[in-house]
Amino acid sequence: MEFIKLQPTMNGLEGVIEIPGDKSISHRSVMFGSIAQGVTRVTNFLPGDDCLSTISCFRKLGVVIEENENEIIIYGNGFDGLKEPNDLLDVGNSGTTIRLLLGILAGRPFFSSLIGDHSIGKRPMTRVTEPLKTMGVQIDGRKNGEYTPLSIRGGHLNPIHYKMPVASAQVKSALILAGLQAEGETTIIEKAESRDHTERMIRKFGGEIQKDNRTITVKGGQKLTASDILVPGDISSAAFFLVAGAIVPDSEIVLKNVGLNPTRTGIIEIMNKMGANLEIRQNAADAFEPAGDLTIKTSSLKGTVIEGDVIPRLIDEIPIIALLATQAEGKTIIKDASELKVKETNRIDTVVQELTKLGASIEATEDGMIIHGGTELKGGTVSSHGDHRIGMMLAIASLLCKDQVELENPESISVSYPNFFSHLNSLKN
Ligand SMILES: O=C(O)C1=C[C@@H](OP(=O)(O)O)[C@@H](O)[C@H](O)C1
Ligand SMILES: C=C(OP(=O)(O)O)C(=O)O
Repeated sequence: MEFIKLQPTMNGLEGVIEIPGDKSISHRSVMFGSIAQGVTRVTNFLPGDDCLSTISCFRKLGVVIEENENEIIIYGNGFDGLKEPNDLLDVGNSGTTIRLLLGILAGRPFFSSLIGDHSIGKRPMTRVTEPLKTMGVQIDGRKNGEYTPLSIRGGHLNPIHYKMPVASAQVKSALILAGLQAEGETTIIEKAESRDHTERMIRKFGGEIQKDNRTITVKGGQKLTASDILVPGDISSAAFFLVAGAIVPDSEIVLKNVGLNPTRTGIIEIMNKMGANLEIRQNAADAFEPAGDLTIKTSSLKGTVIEGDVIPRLIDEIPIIALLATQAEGKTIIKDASELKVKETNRIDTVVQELTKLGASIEATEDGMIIHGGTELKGGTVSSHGDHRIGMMLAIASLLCKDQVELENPESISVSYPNFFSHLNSLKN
């Protein structure tokens, strides 16, 4: 097993980081480029393992995709340009790839088989496959279609009117992508507002989608046209350095070009509520996806309660927010976050288990966790459990630990942030 030895930092963190491309938008740029007509050029694409899995699946579906140093070029031929794959579609570790891909394949009149890694094999799929079956698709898989391997034979789709039982951008997006191919108008009612990158991208590719509060309506039979995409930096990646800058004494970090889509900025709201010394300079607000520069300085933080509608807007940031809370004064309570149990790992269990090893005072609850702040962290051996966000959270924790931290399975970090350690090291004085 691979591991890495991490030393505590002796000094504050200082420097400027250009945050790598947003993972959610990178996936969608390949998918939309593939189902649109024409040539789509994507700049600042995230070359993380998950997005590379998306490229590999669309190549197997017959799409020509060029990867250059600064640009991905996709030669789309519309939905009808997708061809039956000769081989298994392997989504690797990526929940976004498999769930959105199912929505696209639902309307394609051919057979596909989808597989992924060990973690994907434990993530629930009926949240997508059940509503797709209602639209008329044949899908099957292990345990009655709940888990991979999955098989799908798409074809004619009826529209649906669907009230979502979970707040999930992946489920919403899969149904929108199927709805684009259905005969008639599909309506989806969200449980809570989740990231809206799919909706923005439909408009960017010349399509139409209506949103009224939490009700989304999309007409079937739409044709999309290629569009160039500039991917902003990923706020979920920036989150690790926002927290590092706030908790390591004598720090000042500038994070450039961070995506500031309001459906993703829950972490900024919560850090502000906790008293973070954070400054935001937003770029042109009318952009397809808003972005800006963030400056974070060492902060004096207070515990808080994180619950309700903000949860989907910071769901992937909860592991690093848990670390932040260990350094705040007082108690932080995270509720309404049971979705954490079905991510790359059960993130309630892995966060609590690994931070406890480092000396944090943290308890798991049914739908979140309770963190008692103001704890000193010690060193020790911890594991990412193969979950990129747990690995990066533990690497940031090591900066404050009294002794060395040995991190097992750090390689999983390349799923969303391949140059994480070089960025981290560049901040050390
Ligand atoms: O649509 C997306 O790009 C994502 C949606 C979220 O998942 P859910 O839809 O399961 O909440 C998030 O956790 C994931 O990292 C990316
Ligand atoms: C949950 C995540 O991604 P996915 O669902 O795409 O695997 C994540 O990146 O934290």
